[in-house]
Amino acid sequence: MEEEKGDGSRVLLLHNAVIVTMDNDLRVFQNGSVVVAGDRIEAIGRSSDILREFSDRANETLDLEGRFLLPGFINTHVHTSQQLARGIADDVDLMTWLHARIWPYESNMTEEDSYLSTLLCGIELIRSGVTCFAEAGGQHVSGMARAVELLGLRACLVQSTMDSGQGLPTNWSTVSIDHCIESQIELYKRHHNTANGRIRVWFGLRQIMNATDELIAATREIAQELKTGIHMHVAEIPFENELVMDTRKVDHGTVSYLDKLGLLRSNLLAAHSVWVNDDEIRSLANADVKVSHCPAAAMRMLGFAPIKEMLDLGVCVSLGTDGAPSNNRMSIVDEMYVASLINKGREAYIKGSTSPTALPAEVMLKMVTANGAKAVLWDDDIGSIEAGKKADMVIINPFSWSMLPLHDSISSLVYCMRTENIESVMCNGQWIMKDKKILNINEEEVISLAVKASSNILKRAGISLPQRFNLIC
Ligand SMILES: Nc1nc2[nH]cnc2c(=O)[nH]1
Repeated sequence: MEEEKGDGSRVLLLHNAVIVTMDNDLRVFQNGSVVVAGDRIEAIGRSSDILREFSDRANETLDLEGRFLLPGFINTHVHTSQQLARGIADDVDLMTWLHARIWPYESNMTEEDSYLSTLLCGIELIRSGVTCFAEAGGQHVSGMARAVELLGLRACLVQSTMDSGQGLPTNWSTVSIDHCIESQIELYKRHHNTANGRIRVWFGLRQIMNATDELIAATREIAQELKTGIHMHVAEIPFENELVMDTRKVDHGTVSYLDKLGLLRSNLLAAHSVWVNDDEIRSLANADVKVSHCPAAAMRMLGFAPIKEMLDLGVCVSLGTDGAPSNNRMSIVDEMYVASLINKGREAYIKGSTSPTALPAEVMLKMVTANGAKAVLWDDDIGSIEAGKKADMVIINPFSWSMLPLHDSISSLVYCMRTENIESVMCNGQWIMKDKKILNINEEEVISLAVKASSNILKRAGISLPQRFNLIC
């Protein structure tokens, strides 16, 4: 292998791969090659053509021996700060989950805790083929940013803001509108477009139950001015809609009210959106709001989201894992499988018949690639394997008991693939996992530090979990 010529001019030729491009024409190259120059894809095509044209220029040529090459997966709803809280709030309802466990936990985290939590979360994201994620909101964006930069991932980071409502911890970092907006502008100035352009800073609204109209309006304006996105939990439980109807006097719930406030715009990433009616789905579609569907977390605490209806009416739906205490797996690979099964089952139940055709495998793959890229407002650069796009990709080894035989590649990627089949991951032209080794951190060290930090936070927050069984010793 030749030495690298330096970042901008390094040319890597990956050949003999099954390339599922996820471009607009859904092209697949059965024996294809990709040329990576610096941080971008320079060319893609048949292996024989690419080898002929680029072999002389390549610093490195890698034979993928029939493995799959796909765009890096995009996880559009992740709470990196909750990774250390996995298991502290299982089998409880959302309000108890938030008020008695998760907010006390989050509000007792330091920036260093958030850094460790994001590193630990990043390991799980990368191992499931994720190259880009949308943070759903914690308190210490600087800790997250430090970890994202080190891991080599791409991310849209947000601070979680709340200025009113029930359950707000006394030590929450942002409680007045001015403070919410000012601290986010400060974070935007410090971190937006850092890490070689891999980090973007968005604005966060935790949920309508903890946001005044003034905070929502101010967030809408500043995000518009800075041309960035807004991430918010939307229409999660019936109680949320009821509260909005009671206190804010609208016919239905959160989505109707956000429409009134002018928040429904193409830069809004609306997580969950479970309890929405047809009119509200139309409003989401008309405003080009992006929805992050998190099926496992929804099954645990929220309910069935009308995803088929959203897709039929033209909403851009992507996939998210949510956080470790609400899923509890952070594998987007598992999430594709779960989403597919849940939505087929829901459709069958509604129709009173079977519905195997609902949300087929190709739709699932689109959700974690092209739709994910639109959701994070980065589709000019990521979401498909095309010349000119950033080199964010995942290499999948299908030659295992879990995926063979490969009669239908696209369905195998959704229904058979396991996290263990993800072999290598590249973000921005750099390998961040190669042959299953995470490259930029010491995984064991991170796990050990993170576990220690997690019990200290639990103590500081004064959270003790009820015993489920009769503990003898
Ligand atoms: N699932 C989930 N729902 C929320 N609603 C407000 N915050 C959260 C959160 O952290 N997770």
